[in-house]
Amino acid sequence: MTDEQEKGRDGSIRVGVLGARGRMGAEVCRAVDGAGDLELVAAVDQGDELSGASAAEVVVDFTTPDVVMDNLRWCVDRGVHAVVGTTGFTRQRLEQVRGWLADRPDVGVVIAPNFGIGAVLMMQFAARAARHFESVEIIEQHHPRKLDAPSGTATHTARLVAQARAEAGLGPTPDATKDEVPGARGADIDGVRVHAVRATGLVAHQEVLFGTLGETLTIRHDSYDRVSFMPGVLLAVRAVRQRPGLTVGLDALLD
Ligand SMILES: NC(=O)c1ccc[n+]([C@@H]2O[C@H](COP(=O)([O-])OP(=O)(O)OC[C@H]3O[C@@H](n4cnc5c(N)ncnc54)[C@H](O)[C@@H]3O)[C@@H](O)[C@H]2O)c1
Ligand SMILES: O=C(O)C1=N[C@H](C(=O)O)CCC1
Repeated sequence: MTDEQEKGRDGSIRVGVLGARGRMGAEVCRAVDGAGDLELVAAVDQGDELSGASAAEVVVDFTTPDVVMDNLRWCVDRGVHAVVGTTGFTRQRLEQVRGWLADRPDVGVVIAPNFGIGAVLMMQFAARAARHFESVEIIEQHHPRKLDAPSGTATHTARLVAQARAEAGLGPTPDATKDEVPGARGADIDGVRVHAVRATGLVAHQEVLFGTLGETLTIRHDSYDRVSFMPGVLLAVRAVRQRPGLTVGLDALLD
């Protein structure tokens, strides 16, 4: 590593991007390039050696659920902070990451199911509304090249809503369905029904539909362009070095 790589140009944060040729990775490379306090030192994609990101202080991962855990392990072992947008983080995976970080208390990892500021607020509003409504269902809509269903955002929202319902002592949502074509009632995430729509023209959209006697409340968020995720990604890149351990979601960073 040269002296300039070691320090970063003008004291800027050295950033590496994994999944750099993907839809999100390419957008992150542009956003990092355009930020005066950040320097893009590595753009790694499938087939490239991960060691290409060795010069980075912070790695941003937008790859796929099947490779993200190996990438993250590589970062933590080398003391590289990580900002992760890739989906597929089950509770078990999050526990595994916490375990790795216990051995590297100097390293920070931020994993966010959605970096859109509006999406973060949509999830907060949904969690707040949850205890007031006996019914709730989530409808997420995405572009058809998305590999996972339901989305990470919908799964995270369902968990937050389920937790708020449990804390309020609410039971199961009312549903008299007896005959069902498999899948017609969506996926069951912690007792919350989640419906996944895929259509050309969409980017990333979600509605949380609440119902109680004589009224419904719909909380909706739309990302029309992947630039919508960039302020959140850059916020996490700038914060992660000062946040050792695992941070899930952007909420703590926004506050
Ligand atoms: N958290 C958020 O705000 C947010 C927003 C959008 C997308 N996502 C998630 O980010 C992920 C990527 O989404 P996308 O639309 O950019 O997908 P994409 O398919 O366009 O990009 C993924 C990229 O990762 C690359 N890749 C695969 N294996 C790799 C490896 N071992 N090392 C390095 N690169 C590798 C692929 O070649 C591809 O270029 C998905 O899980 C998606 O759900 C999250
Ligand atoms: O385009 C995607 O893929 C997205 N994935 C995330 C999810 O699964 O929630 C965030 C929104 C866009």
